[in-house]
Amino acid sequence: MKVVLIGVGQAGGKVTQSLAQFDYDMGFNAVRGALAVNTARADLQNLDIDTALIGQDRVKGHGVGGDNELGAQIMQENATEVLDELDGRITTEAEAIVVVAGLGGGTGSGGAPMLARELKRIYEKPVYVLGILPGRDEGGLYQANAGRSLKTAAREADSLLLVDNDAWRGSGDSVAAGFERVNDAISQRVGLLFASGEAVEGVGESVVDSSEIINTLRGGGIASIGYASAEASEDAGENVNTITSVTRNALLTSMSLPNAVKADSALLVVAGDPERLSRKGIERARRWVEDETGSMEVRGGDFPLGSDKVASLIVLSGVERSKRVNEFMDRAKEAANSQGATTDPDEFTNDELDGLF
Ligand SMILES: Nc1nc2c(ncn2[C@@H]2O[C@H](COP(=O)(O)OP(=O)(O)OP(=O)(O)O)[C@@H](O)[C@H]2O)c(=O)[nH]1
Repeated sequence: MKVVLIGVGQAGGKVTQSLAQFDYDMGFNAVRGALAVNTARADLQNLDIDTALIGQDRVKGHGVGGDNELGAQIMQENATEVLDELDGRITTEAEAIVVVAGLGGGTGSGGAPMLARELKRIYEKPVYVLGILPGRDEGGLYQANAGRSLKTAAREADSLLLVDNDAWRGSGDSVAAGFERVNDAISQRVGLLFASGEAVEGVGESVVDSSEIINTLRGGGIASIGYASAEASEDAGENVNTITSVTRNALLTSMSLPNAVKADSALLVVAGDPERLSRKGIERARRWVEDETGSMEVRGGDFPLGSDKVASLIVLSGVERSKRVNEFMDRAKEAANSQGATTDPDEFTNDELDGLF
């Protein structure tokens, strides 16, 4: 699937760069454009991709310091400038636009949903938000910001692909090493997803194309992604169980939103050397995903990759009613209340979240 990426804020810019780099290093060529937008000049200076500094009249290039309402206002005031910047980049060949942001800060948290709304007004293509949830040990401001941003992003975007910052962090990681590990994991998973929609040949007829990604996400709401791999035998027939077990690992231990397994729809992509991929294994794994997710709409396919390993990539769509999301919204509400924020008491209720979809 050919995509154009727009990173908003610091995390958004870093993850966008990391995704563009992964796509380039792997020779996938699914990323057709990448732009980082920020209110902080210093955060843009460290990036190799194209950049746009906004809101200089308001914050003089210093960022919004976690004020996500200001982040949203600045994006609104500068929407025309950002859209002009994107004009030559979002060509007819692009099949989707992906806005990337950390939901806990200010610029990305407020700006990304606003930008998604503007993009949807103009382009007849799916607009997705790839949003990063703050880890549990991050402060109350981050949790409260992310709670609000999550709801707005889920409403404005065609789908909100959520990554929990705790999902893949190692227990002994420093903050910087933790971010790097999470950014690498996002790039690998999401990068492979975009690339899988680009494949031209696979095992039999089952190759994934971009319409299957788009259709899986069509129901809207919140989505998550997971991935696992294992060494495979040269004999495809011996890999039936391996494919099922990597699929189990992907769904049960490696999703970007842990412990949210029930879904409205799902996509399973099994990647590997076509000689090592077993049709029977892929179909059996697909049926297992159907049982686990409780979804009757599980698409499956393969993606040829020059590797001795087989890998399963899983996308779940419609996970917003999961316990995991409910727990996060409770945390966000508590954080907003303890800050004495003038929030509507119902702002973070699950009912309201439910009502969005
Ligand atoms: N995964 C990941 N998360 C990050 C990274 N950098 C920051 N975050 C998370 O993103 C949130 C903060 O968002 P930032 O992107 O730093 O903030 P911003 O959008 O630039 O907004 P301001 O700094 O307030 O102007 C926090 O929850 C961080 O944990 C990163 O490189 N990777």
